[in-house]
Order: sequence, then structure tokens, then C-alpha cells
Amino acid sequence: MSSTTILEFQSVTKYYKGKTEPAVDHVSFSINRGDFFGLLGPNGAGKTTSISIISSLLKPCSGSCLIYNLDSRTHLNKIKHFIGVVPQDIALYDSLSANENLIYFGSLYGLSLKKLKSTIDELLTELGLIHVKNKKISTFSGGMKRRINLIAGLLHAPKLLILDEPMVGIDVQSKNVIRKFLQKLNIEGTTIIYTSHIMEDVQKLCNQLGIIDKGKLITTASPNELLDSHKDCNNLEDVFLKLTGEKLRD
Ligand SMILES: Nc1ncnc2c1ncn2[C@@H]1O[C@H](COP(=O)(O)OP(=O)(O)OP(=O)(O)O)[C@@H](O)[C@H]1O
Repeated sequence: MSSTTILEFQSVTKYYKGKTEPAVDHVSFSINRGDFFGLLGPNGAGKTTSISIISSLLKPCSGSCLIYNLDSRTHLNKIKHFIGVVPQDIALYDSLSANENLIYFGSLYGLSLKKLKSTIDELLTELGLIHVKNKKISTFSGGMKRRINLIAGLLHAPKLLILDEPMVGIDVQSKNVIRKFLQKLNIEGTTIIYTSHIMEDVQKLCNQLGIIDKGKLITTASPNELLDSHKDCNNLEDVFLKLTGEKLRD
């Protein structure tokens, strides 16, 4: 692992119980400090499985995932302080207010209540939600829930933020706020791993991409490198279709 590499996915393979095909098949890639790394692939490609291995929620059957040189299988307690995970499904309590949800999630990291309260107010302000701080999550729109879900993964100021489809089901305004916020966070030093099916967002945000399909890594490259090496393609979506094919995955 070089001094700038913070994550090394080394020949990782994962079979789910009862399945004969691997969800992730000997996948290797590395992520450098400061990257905005887009992990792309069609439905069922293995993105969430890979992210779950990085987050230590799943163990690989073979291979390893090193984060800051620590093995994700054996150093979960240390690693969880460096990483923030924002899952694809909204993981909030509907009957609690935004503030109560965030106090709950922040307390899981052992932050002092004083520090936690000031961080919550800061992030709610940055993401345009301070005026609904004490409103119940059940009254929130999809875009507001997505932004609270994002804040919940950021309360302990992780060095590596892992986002699984953070822009799903939200309007253009919410998307714009989240995109600008993530760009700022990345410029200020947070390394980000990002999965999405929205190629326009990926092109705007990511400096490095890993494309997987049917559990196998097809390529890692920057968006510009991909566009340069596929001159017949007009945009990233065309390159993605060329590399993964037009066949439906369902
Ligand atoms: N808990 C599970 N048990 C069994 N098989 C699973 C499980 N989770 C995922 N799979 C299978 O593993 C493969 C990879 O799934 P995964 O969710 O990682 O893909 P993905 O790229 O995140 O897809 P999507 O874009 O649809 O979210 C798929 O074939 C999926 O059906």
C-alpha cells in the first residue's frame, strides 16, 4: 500500500449462501487519499456487496480489503471511526425528529453531547434543514430524508465516506445541494466512494471510476481517460453501455 493509498481491495470474492455464482469475483482496485471514486455497474453487478465488504458489514470468502492498512475483517472497531457509511435504504426513525435521530446515530460513535449538538446544527445548516430540526422524519420529503441520512453518516467526521446511491428519488434542487456539499467535503479532504446509476452526476463528481459487471471488474480509469479511449462515444453513459452491453439485467 503506497502512502497515498487508503483502501486496497485485493482479489475479493464473495458468494452468498446458497448461490453458485459469486456476487463479487476476484475484484481488485485501490483508492487514493482525496479520490472521489465512483463504483459503477448495472443492477446486480456487485456494487452494494463490495461496499458492504468495505464497511465491514460482510466478510469476503477470499481476498482482503485493507483500509488504512487495517484488514476490514479483523479491525472493525478501529476502522469504524475512519469511515462513514450512507446506505441506499433510508435508515431513520420516522417517529423521531431529525435532531433526535442524529443525536441517536452520533451517540453510537461516543461523541460528547456538546460536540455532537454543534456538529448537527452545522450540518443541518449546510444542507438547508436547520428550520426543520425538531420536526418528525415522517413529515419529511424524500429529498429531506436523503439529506438527513447523509448527515447521519458524517457526524463523526469520517476520513472515508461511503455513499450507496445517495441521489435516488430526489428532486433537482435537493440533488444540487447534495452535489455541492459533497464536492466541498471532498475538496476539504474527505475521500469518497460513491455508487450511482446517474452518469451525469458521476461525470460531474468523480475523478476515478471502477466499473463492475456480473461481479467482475471491467476497468478502473478516470472519466476523461475513459472518454479519450472511446472516441466513438459522446458521453460517459455511452462508454458505460459499450463496456457493459445493452442487455437488460432482469
Ligand atoms: N443477501 C443476499 N443474498 C443472496 N444474494 C444476494 C444478496 N444480496 C445481493 N445478492 C446477489 O448478489 C449479486 C450482486 O448484488 P448487489 O446488490 O451487490 O448488486 P448491485 O450492483 O448493488 O445492484 P443494484 O444496482 O441493483 O443495487 C446479485 O446477483 C444479487 O442478486
